[in-house]
Amino acid sequence: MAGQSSDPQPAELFEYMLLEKDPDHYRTVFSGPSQISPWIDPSVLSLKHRIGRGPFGDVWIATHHQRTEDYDRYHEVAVKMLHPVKDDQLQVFSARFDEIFGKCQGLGSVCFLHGISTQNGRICIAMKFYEGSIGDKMARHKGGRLPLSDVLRYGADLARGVLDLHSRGILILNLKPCNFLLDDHDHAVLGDFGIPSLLFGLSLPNPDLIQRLGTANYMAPEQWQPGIRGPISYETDSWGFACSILEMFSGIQPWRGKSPDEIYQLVVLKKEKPIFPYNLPPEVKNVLSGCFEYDFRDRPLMTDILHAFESAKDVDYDNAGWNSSEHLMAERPTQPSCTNWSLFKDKLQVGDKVRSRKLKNSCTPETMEIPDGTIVGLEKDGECDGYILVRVHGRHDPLKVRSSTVERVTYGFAAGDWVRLREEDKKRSQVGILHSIDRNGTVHVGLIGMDTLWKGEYADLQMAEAYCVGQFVMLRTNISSPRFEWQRKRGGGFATGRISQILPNGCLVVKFPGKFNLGEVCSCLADPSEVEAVSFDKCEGIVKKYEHLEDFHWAVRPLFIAIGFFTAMKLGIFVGKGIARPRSRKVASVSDQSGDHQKFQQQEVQNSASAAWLPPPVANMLFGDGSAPSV
Ligand SMILES: Nc1ncnc2c1ncn2[C@@H]1O[C@H](COP(=O)(O)OP(=O)(O)OP(=O)(O)O)[C@@H](O)[C@H]1O
Repeated sequence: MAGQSSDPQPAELFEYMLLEKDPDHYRTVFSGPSQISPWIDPSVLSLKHRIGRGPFGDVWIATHHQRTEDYDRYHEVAVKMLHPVKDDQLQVFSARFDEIFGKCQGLGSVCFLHGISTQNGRICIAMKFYEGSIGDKMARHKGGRLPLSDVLRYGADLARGVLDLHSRGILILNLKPCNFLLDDHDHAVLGDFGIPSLLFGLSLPNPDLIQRLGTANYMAPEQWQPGIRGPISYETDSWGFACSILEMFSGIQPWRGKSPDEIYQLVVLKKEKPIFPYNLPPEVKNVLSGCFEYDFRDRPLMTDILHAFESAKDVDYDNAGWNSSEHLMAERPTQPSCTNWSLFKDKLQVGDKVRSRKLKNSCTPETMEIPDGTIVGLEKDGECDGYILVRVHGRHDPLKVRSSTVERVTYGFAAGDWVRLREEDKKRSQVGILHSIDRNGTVHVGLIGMDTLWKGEYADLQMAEAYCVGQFVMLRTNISSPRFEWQRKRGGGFATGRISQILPNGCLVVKFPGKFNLGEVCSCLADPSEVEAVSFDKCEGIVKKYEHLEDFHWAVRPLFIAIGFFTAMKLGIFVGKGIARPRSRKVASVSDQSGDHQKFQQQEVQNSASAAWLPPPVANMLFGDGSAPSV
């Protein structure tokens, strides 16, 4: 359709109320400071017809009229028309778009961006028009599945595209087959360049639009509430990528037929993973199963994914019987994944200070073989878990250990340490988890209240108290209104809970084994800077110790009540017998002399003696008002 002329699209074609805005207003906003201005005059863009509608807006086919001294031509373009954004948010949006536009220039595996414009008050992103997407191609195939060779080839193309964007600091967050476009050479190209993060946090005038940082079916656990269960990071895209590859291979969309709320329950709260076809090539299966680790630090990076696809794509699996999608079986990836990717992310160098690796989120005390050492040799360069030589103080010969068994310590910090920021900021927690420290001292920290990793210098940090799974915690006494709602005891005071999970930003998932709600153990989230550890030894006094015991399990209280009642009953019987014995013996001696009538009287006396320790109503119930039981 290139080369066609067309009149501006009449407003009646839109199915919704249009905001009438002066295009000059947008022009001023968008022709910002970037060198190549992305701004396209609305008069040269003419919408033809809509080809799709997604959670972030609609896609239209349009024509772009370009006129210079040398030529005058029309291009067919695809236009992503976003949901309306409030006027006061346009500056923020424009700054974000400018940055992305600049960074996307010249990337072969990312959809070509023409620029930005407006039509009828809505922001329009003009892109190169591609003939179709992988989603469209899947729809044409039997069962919606693509041949394995195609999946591997497209997978490698896409991983390259994602890596290109990641290397420029852009997270895509919306990887899915409909957003993978196909060029004239049947190469896959990324059709989204991070639109969710362009819009995230901006208030939209339409209150019905729920703002998510992606498309529910493809969203990683941390993507749902990045400030609380985050942060989002490059490995967030590994999850979406793996979902898309599984869908291409199996023809089944992850969590098909489930509502976003149901998906949230499954992925975020129940930690479920999408169905996983197991007849994938081993290296691809290995890397993809790692992509579904709950904690994004344990997922592979896009370089690892690209490596796996590159090495698998040239094998002729279609003829080797791998492509048996007719007999496709499914499984959920087993835990833990084949490889713990977090162990290999930091590439060690000679001269690095290292120590034995600490177990993540564990309270078990460890014996450190290497409390403090220096790498003096790397046995095999490039190997995933090669041997290294570590010089340890006090030992003559260097130790030869696997690189995965140690962690780098720079300026006294190692990835995984609990750290406290020296500067206070109400919006974020002051305590979090160190994700990385560069050799120059730049640090990245996961903190509650931050959607992405906090970046700073090691001098901004100090070591903080570490928390671990299984530890008991309670709110610090000086915290009256905690960041997250905390469970209360019967008396109204704050209860003590047990850490059941630690999220990558240090957010604690705390369970209250002593408290139940609708048959489920009560739980809440906690800011690590607001809690302190509680232990049996630290509880002062018998009452506090008992209260702490109650926190272990809901059954402790009924058990104690039952034991108390039983002990009291035994004691009562014992005391009762002690009191009754001399009297009954006396009566018995009389009975021996006076026959049956006196035997009855003796029985009555014994009953009264036994019942003396019972409260009057219970005694009456058992024995009546002074008379013998009827049976
Ligand atoms: N540049 C393009 N060229 C050709 N077709 C495109 C282009 N961009 C998107 N499309 C197609 O338009 C359709 C709708 O795209 P859209 O991006 O609105 O939907 P979505 O991917 O489901 O949602 P979203 O991206 O908002 O999450 C898809 O089938 C997609 O393949």
